[in-house]
Amino acid sequence: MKSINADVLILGGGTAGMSAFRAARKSTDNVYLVEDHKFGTTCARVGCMPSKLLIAAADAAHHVRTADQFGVHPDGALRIDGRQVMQRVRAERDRFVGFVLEDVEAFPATQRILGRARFKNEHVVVVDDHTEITAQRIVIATGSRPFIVPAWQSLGERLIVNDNVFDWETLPASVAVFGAGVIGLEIGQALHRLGVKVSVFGKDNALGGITDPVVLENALDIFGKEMDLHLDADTQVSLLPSGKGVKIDYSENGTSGSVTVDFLLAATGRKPNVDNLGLENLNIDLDARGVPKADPYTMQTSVAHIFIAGDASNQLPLLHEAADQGLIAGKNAGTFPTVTEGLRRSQISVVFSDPQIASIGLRFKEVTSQFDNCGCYAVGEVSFSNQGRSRVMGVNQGHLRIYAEHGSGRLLGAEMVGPAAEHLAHLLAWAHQQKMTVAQMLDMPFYHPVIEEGVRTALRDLSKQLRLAEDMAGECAECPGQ
Ligand SMILES: Cc1cc2nc3c(=O)[nH]c(=O)nc-3n(C[C@H](O)[C@H](O)[C@H](O)COP(=O)(O)OP(=O)(O)OC[C@H]3O[C@@H](n4cnc5c(N)ncnc54)[C@H](O)[C@@H]3O)c2cc1C
Ligand SMILES: NC(=O)c1ccc[n+]([C@@H]2O[C@H](COP(=O)([O-])OP(=O)(O)OC[C@H]3O[C@@H](n4cnc5c(N)ncnc54)[C@H](O)[C@@H]3O)[C@@H](O)[C@H]2O)c1
Repeated sequence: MKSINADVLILGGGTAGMSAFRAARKSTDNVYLVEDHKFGTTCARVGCMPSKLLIAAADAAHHVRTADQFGVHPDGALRIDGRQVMQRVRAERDRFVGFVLEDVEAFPATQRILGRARFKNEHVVVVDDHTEITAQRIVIATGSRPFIVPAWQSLGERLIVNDNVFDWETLPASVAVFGAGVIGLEIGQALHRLGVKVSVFGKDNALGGITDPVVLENALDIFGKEMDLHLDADTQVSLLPSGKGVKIDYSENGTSGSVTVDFLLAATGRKPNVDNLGLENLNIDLDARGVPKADPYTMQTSVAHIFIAGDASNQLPLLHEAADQGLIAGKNAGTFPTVTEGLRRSQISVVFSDPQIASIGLRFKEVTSQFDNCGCYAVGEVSFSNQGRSRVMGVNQGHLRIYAEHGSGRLLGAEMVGPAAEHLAHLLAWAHQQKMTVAQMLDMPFYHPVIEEGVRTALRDLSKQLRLAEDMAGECAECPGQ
């Protein structure tokens, strides 16, 4: 077995690991990066990028289907070529992966090691059975993987996860999506719009991670009209006797039914990759999911020289968070024993469904748990059903709710389902990070006619609820000339 002595060792060569590697190398050249599977990152290979490519194809189909409302009638029947759809998804995905691999190849070859890492003790990590690395400081950046209900394993190759979807040569005829969270909704709706027969099975009427009951009700109505949703059903899953499909028997609200599909897509949450790391060989504090607890500002665990970043940390499993956490963890591993706090930005999350779902700052659930006792928050809202620009474009569905603190008028957070939510969320997240008040936000320019005027309507409503301003000017809040 080869032996290496490292100042800093990074476990996992995804987004967080690469970010940590670069940051640690600012303090020392003696940094090693261990990657188990293959370089290229979850985001580029099987996550953010291929899912958005599939959604882009679905959007194209949707625009053709909904052109009638403008008096535009594409001639002939809509034809979706599944092979061509998947060929573009894979080709563009490979392009994105290629850019990541170019970055990895710029790292010194001798400092990149392929193999599965496992802790032997708090300073020693063994990679497969070929290398033993003794490291002064270690960053865990091993990502996450789909959680699978154990009973579904009997479905064999009929059970799929996101990774499988993006390797398809063509589109299947039918899919049952289990989990109506972010992945289930994004991939489920995209497949549905691409002509795949999709049924979505969820739990507790949850949808897209929404916690605000008003926004949720709106979203349930919108997506329920478009898709076959069973969000609180008891289900029984079995492999067809032919082995060529899956049968789902379900009952909900006193009714029962069954669907037969080609594949069951498990989108029931993700599990941090820390269970096979040999953590039992360390004296490290773990949370209820068995993940090392870490300070969110330093990413330091209870073992002072071990840091954690990205999905493995079980904090905020999002791409930009993985990059930020990797930077903080890598920098601190490099400068240890000097450990400093890094920048944590205002929270933002976007689900790329149509309409999109987004949240910034505190979610409604967090606002109520932190502020309910004092009753010191207010909510302002707007429906997009009559919002000027949204109606112009025929995308006038959805609802935005913004939360702010009584007295200070400070923006606390927002949740929404609606048109251009990815852009509205950025606007609000920037204001949140600047700790702006509702009055300061209302002082900002709003062009006409834009979807952002919906934000202004909600802010005016919020201002009224905060009793900081005159009543809104009737229904004319978005009239030209305002
Ligand atoms: C379908 C899907 C869509 C998504 N879309 C978005 C989106 O639109 N926007 C967004 O912000 N986020 C999105 N995400 C989430 C985002 O992809 C993740 O938050 C991010 O990729 C996590 O990066 P990471 O570095 O923590 O993990 P990864 O990139 O997964 O890196 C972890 C690496 O560690 C390696 N590893 C694991 N165990 C070991 C071990 N024992 N030894 C050595 N190496 C090991 C793995 O092989 C892997 O390469 C999506 C995720 C999925 C699945
Ligand atoms: N646009 C984005 O930013 C984006 C896209 C995809 C993924 N992601 C990241 O990946 C993470 C994981 O996504 P996810 O969708 O797997 O998890 P999730 O936590 O968003 O959703 C899982 C859903 O599965 C449901 N569920 C759990 N067990 C079930 C069962 N037995 N049957 C039916 N439903 C069940 C839950 O109620 C929940 O709604 C997200 O939290 C997000 O951070 C982000």
